[in-house]
Amino acid sequence: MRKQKPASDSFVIMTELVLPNDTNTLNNLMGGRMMHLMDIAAAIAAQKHSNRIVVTASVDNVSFRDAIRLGNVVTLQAQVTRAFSSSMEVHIDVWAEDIPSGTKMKTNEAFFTFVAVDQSGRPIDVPEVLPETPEEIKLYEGALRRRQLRLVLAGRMKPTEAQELRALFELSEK
Ligand SMILES: CCCCCCCCCCCCCCCC(=O)SCCNC(=O)CCNC(=O)[C@H](O)C(C)(C)COP(=O)(O)OP(=O)(O)OC[C@H]1O[C@@H](n2cnc3c(N)ncnc32)[C@H](O)[C@@H]1OP(=O)(O)O
Repeated sequence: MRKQKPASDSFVIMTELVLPNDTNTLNNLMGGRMMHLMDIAAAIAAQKHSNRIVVTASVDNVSFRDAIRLGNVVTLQAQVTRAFSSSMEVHIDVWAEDIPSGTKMKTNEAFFTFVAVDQSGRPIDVPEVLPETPEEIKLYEGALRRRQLRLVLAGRMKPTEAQELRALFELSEK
């Protein structure tokens, strides 16, 4: 049987200050810089779960709902939701805080997929995730559907093989 690790063992919190070099001409944090921070926080979560070298395999939809301003404090929270064989889905939330005004808002949310690899870059199995809280269980249960959707979109799975995903659409038609 594969080893199990609590989802919370992979929890990562990362805090950054938005400096002038991170911004565009409107003094807003650049999207690419944000993606870079998200990639690092999510990769650390995947490393904590697997204790392996990990590579980014895919990033699901990332939308930029609200601009993050120069001088804001950005907080990224990442945690592995579920592991399959060598791949792990990581959920990440991003918050922007304006300390002088005392305001804080959630600006981004995304799912990253990382694959654990050996020294030669070959995929290697990782422990299973044990979800404990209601939120972790919800994310764990949705992870198989999201995996199937991203593998179909990446051309790595036939839509006819995506059983969980099909079941969801069949349910919503009833
Ligand atoms: C040297 C390091 C020191 C570390 C020091 C500490 C540093 C601490 C912080 C580090 C922070 C920076 C970390 C940044 C991490 C990068 O930025 S890495 C650079 C960007 N990424 C890459 O270059 C990856 C390039 N791609 C690859 O190497 C290969 O395609 C992969 C991802 C290993 C997959 O290989 P493959 O031969 O296709 O393998 P295959 O067996 O078919 O699939 C393996 C798994 O990948 C999954 N997969 C493949 N493609 C996809 C996809 N598009 N979507 C979802 N899943 C996929 C499959 O479903 C499968 O999952 P499981 O069923 O095993 O769970």
